[in-house]
Amino acid sequence: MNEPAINTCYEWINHLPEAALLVDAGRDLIMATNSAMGRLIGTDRQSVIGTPCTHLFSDQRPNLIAFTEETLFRSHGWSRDFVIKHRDGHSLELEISSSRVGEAESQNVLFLIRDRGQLRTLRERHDANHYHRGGLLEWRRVEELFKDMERENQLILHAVGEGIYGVNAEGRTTFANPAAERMLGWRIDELMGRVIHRVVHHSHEDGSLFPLKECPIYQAFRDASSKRIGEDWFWRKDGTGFPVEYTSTPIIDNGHPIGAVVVFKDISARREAEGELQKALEEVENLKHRLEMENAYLQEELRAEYHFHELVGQSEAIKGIARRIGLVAPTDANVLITGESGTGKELIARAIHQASDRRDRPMIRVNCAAIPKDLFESEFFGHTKGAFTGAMSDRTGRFELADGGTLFLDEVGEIPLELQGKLLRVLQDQQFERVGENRTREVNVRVIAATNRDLKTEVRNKEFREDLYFRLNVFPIESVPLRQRAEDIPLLAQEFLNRTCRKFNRPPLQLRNRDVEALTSYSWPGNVRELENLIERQVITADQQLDFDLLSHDGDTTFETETTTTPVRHYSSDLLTDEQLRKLERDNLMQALEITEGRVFGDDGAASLLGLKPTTLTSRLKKLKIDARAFRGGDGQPST
Ligand SMILES: Nc1ncnc2c1ncn2[C@@H]1O[C@H](COP(=O)(O)OP(=O)(O)OP(=O)(O)O)[C@@H](O)[C@H]1O
Repeated sequence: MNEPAINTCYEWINHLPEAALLVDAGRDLIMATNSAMGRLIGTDRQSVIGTPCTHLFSDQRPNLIAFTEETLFRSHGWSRDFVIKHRDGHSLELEISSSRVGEAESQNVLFLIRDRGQLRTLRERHDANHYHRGGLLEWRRVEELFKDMERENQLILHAVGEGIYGVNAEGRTTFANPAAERMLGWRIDELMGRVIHRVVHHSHEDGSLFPLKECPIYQAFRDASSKRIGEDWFWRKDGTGFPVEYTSTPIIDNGHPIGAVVVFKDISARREAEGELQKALEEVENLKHRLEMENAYLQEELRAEYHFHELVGQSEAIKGIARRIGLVAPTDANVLITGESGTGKELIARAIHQASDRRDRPMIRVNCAAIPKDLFESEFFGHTKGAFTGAMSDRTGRFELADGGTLFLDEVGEIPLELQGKLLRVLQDQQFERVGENRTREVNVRVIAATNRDLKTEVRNKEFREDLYFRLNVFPIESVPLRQRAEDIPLLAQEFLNRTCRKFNRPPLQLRNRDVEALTSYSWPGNVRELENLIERQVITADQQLDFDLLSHDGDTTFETETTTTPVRHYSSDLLTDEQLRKLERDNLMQALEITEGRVFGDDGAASLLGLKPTTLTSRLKKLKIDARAFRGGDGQPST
């Protein structure tokens, strides 16, 4: 055999990546091998070439022969049964792949030999590398996830309008969002690590200290429960404060609270709106109260059966008064109406109010002669509950009631001197205080005063304040007594006649010439009121005819008027008081019921007898508390 020829021919074997042996199985001869094989068994390859193959596998010769024959037969083979000795003596377990090389008759076999121990190590390293690389990727993915979450959290923290900050278990700030920074005026880095309670929550709204241990934010993580506070106070860096609502939520880790997150909101706008609402509600309450008072007042007026009527008269005196009313009405000037009782002073005041821009608000009348001295102030300005004994509730005074309207001070000369100063102040400044209250209230009231007293003389006698007199007397109007305008008497008398007939459902009555004569020749000390009363009484008592003869035949007192020298008789002995008048009406109705034995309706009923509508009679009986049934059955006695 030619050794070098073998080597040169099989040089390719040296380039194989694994240990290899080219064996001539027929001759049991190693024809070629490579350096990898040399490294595997710890020798150089040249020393192996040309040696019998069975020497290398000396302990496994039969196996080798069987394996080689199998390879030659099947052209390839694979086995993990072989063991080979390293030069240093240790055994190497092998994995061998084999293949026949050359023509079909060739006995050459190529063995590719691997160290199974090394293969294991390689595989483990490979697996480790694989897991390691996989683990790294997983870790990167988790990291990205956290980064995304963090980014989202940051976006949320930046986007929300509410202030948000976190505190650790020591109460030190761990984070804060820009809204918190904006609201508190502190930069985030200034807040970080500081006990935030001492920075923004140290005092209550009134400035009193807010101890840390009482702070609900810290309580939230002390007792591990959320706290929601509807109203509290936070302080800014510049020392100003603002109202807040907030929620403090504990952060729990492994069952232990480790801090809290606080979400807060500036509620200044809400508080302002609530304040406005409160004010509006109070205003509504005041208006309601005022309306109730006005209503009560108007009801009172209605009960007093007062109805506003036009000023009747054609005399120069009345025309002059009407002109002055027209002049002063559109202004806000105070008016003082003077004149005898019953001449129509209140009627003039109402006419001014009706002709003024204030007509849509009420004219409030105060009869100063009817107010007890002690109650003047309360009556004018109102009082608060408990201001004095008997002040059971708040009360609106007449000035407040007349706000926007007119206040008519009848009998103004009766106001006690002590109160005149206070009245002057309201007239000057339109300001006053309720009794028992410090708050100053403002009103817009036009005052019309009336008196039948000679205020000028009273000013001279120091019984009436001069400054108040001038303040009231800005625009004087004098109400002329009836005796000085006798030409108005027929007009007035006919007007009252019509009114009374309507009131008592009587057929209309006309004045005759002799009635007019009788009326105009009388002096009317009680003025228009006296005339009004006389006509009313006549309508009630007269059967079909009026009778004013008594005016010329009756009475023994005469007096001279300022304008006429004609002696006139006084009518005082025949005058009826209001009460007498009512009794008269009551007796009259009861008499009608007696005659008709309690029948109200029908042709033979009391209504027909009296010339009244049955419904009118019924309501009148009700008003006078007369029970018609009591007149039935013959006893004739009323139940009331
Ligand atoms: N010119 C008039 N035309 C129609 N009615 C009149 C006139 N003057 C007075 N009266 C009527 O006479 C009555 C008394 O008038 P009024 O109460 O205004 O008088 P007064 O001067 O205010 O009385 P007092 O000083 O007693 O308060 C009222 O019923 C009123 O309607």
